[in-house]
Amino acid sequence: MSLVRRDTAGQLHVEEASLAEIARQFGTPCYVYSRAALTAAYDGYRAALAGRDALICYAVKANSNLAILNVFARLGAGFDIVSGGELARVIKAGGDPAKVVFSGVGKSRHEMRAALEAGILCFNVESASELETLNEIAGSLGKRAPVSLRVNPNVDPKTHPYISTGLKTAKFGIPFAEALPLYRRARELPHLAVHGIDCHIGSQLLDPAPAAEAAAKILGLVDALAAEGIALSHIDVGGGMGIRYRDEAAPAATDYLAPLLKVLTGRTERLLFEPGRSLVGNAGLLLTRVEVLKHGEEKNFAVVDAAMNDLARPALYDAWHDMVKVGAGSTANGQKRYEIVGPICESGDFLGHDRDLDLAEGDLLAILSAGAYGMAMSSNYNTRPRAAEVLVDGATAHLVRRREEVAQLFALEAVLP
Ligand SMILES: Cc1ncc(COP(=O)(O)O)c(C=O)c1O
Ligand SMILES: N[C@@H](CCCC[NH3+])C(=O)O
Repeated sequence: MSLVRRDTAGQLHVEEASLAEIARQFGTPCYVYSRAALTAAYDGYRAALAGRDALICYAVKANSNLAILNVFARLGAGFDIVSGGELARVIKAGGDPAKVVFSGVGKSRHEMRAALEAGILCFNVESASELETLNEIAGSLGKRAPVSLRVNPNVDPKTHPYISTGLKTAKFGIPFAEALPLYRRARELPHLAVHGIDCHIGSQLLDPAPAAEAAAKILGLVDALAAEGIALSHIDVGGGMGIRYRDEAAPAATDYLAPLLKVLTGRTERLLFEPGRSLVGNAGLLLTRVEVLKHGEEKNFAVVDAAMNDLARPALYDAWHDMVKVGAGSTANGQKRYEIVGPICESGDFLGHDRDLDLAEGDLLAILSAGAYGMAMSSNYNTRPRAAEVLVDGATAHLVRRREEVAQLFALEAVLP
């Protein structure tokens, strides 16, 4: 299902809301999300997991806007967090702390305390050192911390190296060979309760085989633990399912999860999932306006009002995002091949290379598949206020984050006396 649709007058819409009208009302650049698309993505997982004891813990890092978290909370989702800040967001958005798992290689003592006090479902512990610290902090609070070990299965996820996490060269998780002794240690520690096991091998995975392979390795450990009397109640297989940005054969949740669920056939443990991108990526776009068209000696440039500070993925991973004109009809310029760039003073500030578009200054462009790791990775580089965010629900466009104002960007700063 495509996020955008053209009406009979040729104008682009998200659900029943016109993107031109959203730009007029809220300005650009502006992230636009669809509640129906968020719900459909979540329902895809629900359908794939029907009949199983499973909890879908949305990975907050993909898009942490309160309104998005609230949509998932209302659908009954749990959450995968990686910081105290994300925990605060989940609680503020009406999420249930008892459905929160806490991942991350460098949890601070302060964050551990906050999560224990909130009563989260489980800590995904990523090192021996973290295990000891968590035991100590739980003891100081008179609590027992629920733990899983995040095990690194050393499986190649076949994705971009920057977003591969399950190889033995990665900083994530506990080396496979060290997991068993560390579980024995966890059992001895008085302020820990061993609940589960966790692995997450990477992001934007299109082939389901590596996730199934990782799950199979993890199950071997679960059985070895059971033989020693350490019975786990849940298995967390992480997130990572990829989406279509350009022409990738992105699987539906049922197809992606089928090999994994086959490996898990007959298991009685509860299953946890941590999807991020696949729940929000294709439920959002970045709306931007063409400011300037200029023609260099070799290339045509369309300078738009969004930049790498708004959407870092092209600059960071050379990622491709489709771009569609919001308005209808052709211009006097005709179709040309453009570099779509932002106003930032970096040659790496591009949003797309070699795009064949018929553009005029003032035109609106929709940059697609921008719901995940878009606004969440935005910055204020070049003292650029961050974009507004709008969540469409039917015909209504709700402003769910106001555009930042310049004065807010230096409000925390001070000059020397
Ligand atoms: C521990 C953990 N869980 C879940 C996710 C979500 O991944 P994705 O957005 O690829 O589903 C990530 C990010 O890769 C992660 O690091
Ligand atoms: N930021 C990455 C995904 C990172 C996943 C984090 N665990 C992206 O935009 O593709």
